[in-house]
Amino acid sequence: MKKALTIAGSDSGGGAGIQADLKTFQELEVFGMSAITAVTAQNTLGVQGIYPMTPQAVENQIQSIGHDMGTDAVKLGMLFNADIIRVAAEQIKHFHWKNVILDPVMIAKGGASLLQQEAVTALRQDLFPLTTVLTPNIPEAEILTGMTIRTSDDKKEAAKRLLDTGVKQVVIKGGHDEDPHKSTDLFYDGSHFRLIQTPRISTKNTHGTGCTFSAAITAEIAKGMPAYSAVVKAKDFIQAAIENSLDIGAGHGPTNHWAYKKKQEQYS
Ligand SMILES: Nc1ncnc2c1ncn2[C@@H]1O[C@H](COP(=O)(O)OP(=O)(O)OP(=O)(O)O)[C@@H](O)[C@H]1O
Ligand SMILES: Cc1ncc(CO)c(N)n1
Repeated sequence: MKKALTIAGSDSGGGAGIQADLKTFQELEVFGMSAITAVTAQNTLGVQGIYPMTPQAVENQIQSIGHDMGTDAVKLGMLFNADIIRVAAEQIKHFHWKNVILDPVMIAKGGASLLQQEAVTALRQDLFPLTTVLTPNIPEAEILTGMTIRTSDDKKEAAKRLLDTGVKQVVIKGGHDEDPHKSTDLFYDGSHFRLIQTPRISTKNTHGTGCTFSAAITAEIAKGMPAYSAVVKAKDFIQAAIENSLDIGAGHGPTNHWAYKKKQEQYS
C-alpha cells in the first residue's frame, strides 16, 4: 500500500483543503495521512474564519507520521505563515522525503487570504529547493515571478523563472486564463514545455479544483508514476470531477471526487 501525506488546511465545507486531498487519495487508492496547518470555517460562499495551528502542532503531526508510518509522497497546500513553512521544510529534510508536490495556495475563491503576504519569501527560500512539482494557478505564478501572465509565451517565461528557484518541475494551471473554450495547463521540466488541454466546462462549481488536481498528482507520484504522466492523469481526474460537479451549497459547489473512478468503471 502506497502512502501520501498532505500538509494543508482544513476546509469545513469538505470541497478543498485536507478534505479534498484525502478524498482524492482514497479514490486513487493510496493511503492518505494529514498534518493540519489551520482550521478554516468555510463553505461554498467563502471563508468565514481562519484558525492557524501553532508551528509546534504542525511539527508534531509530521513527526508522528515520519517516526512510524513514513510516506511515499508529500503534498503541501495552505501553509498560512512563514513559521509553519519553515517547520514543514525542516521536517521534509529531516525525513529525507523526496516526492514533494507544492500547491502554493494563496487566496481562496472569494478573496480570503490563505497565506500571509510576508510568507511568500519563506515559500521560495525554504520550500522551492525541496519541490518536485510546483502547481501554481495564474495569479499565484504572477506573484511568485513578479510578471504579468496573459499569453502562452508569458506562461513559458514564468515557468522558466520558477525553475530558476530550484523547483524541479512546474505546472502552471489554466483555470484562470481567458480562453473561453479550453483550460490549458503548461508543464515544464527544464527541457520540454508540454501543454495539457481539455475543454473548459462552464460551471460555477469549481471549489477545490486546485487542491484536487495537485492531490491527484501526489497520489500518482506516490505510486511511482513519473511526474508528467501523473499530471496528465490528474488533469483527467479533475476534468471528470468538474464535469460532474456537485450542486451543494448556494455558491461555488465542490467537484465530484467519485466521478473519475465511476467513468473508468463504465468503460472497463
Ligand atoms: N472550468 C474549467 N473547465 C475545465 N478545467 C478546469 C476549469 N477550471 C479549472 N480547471 C482545471 O482544474 C485544475 C485546477 O486549476 P485552477 O486554475 O482552477 O486551480 P486553482 O485556482 O488553484 O484552484 P482553487 O480555486 O481550488 O484554488 C487545472 O487542471 C485546470 O486546467
Ligand atoms: C483549506 C483550504 N485550502 C485551499 C483552498 C484553495 O482552494 C481553500 N479554499 N481552502
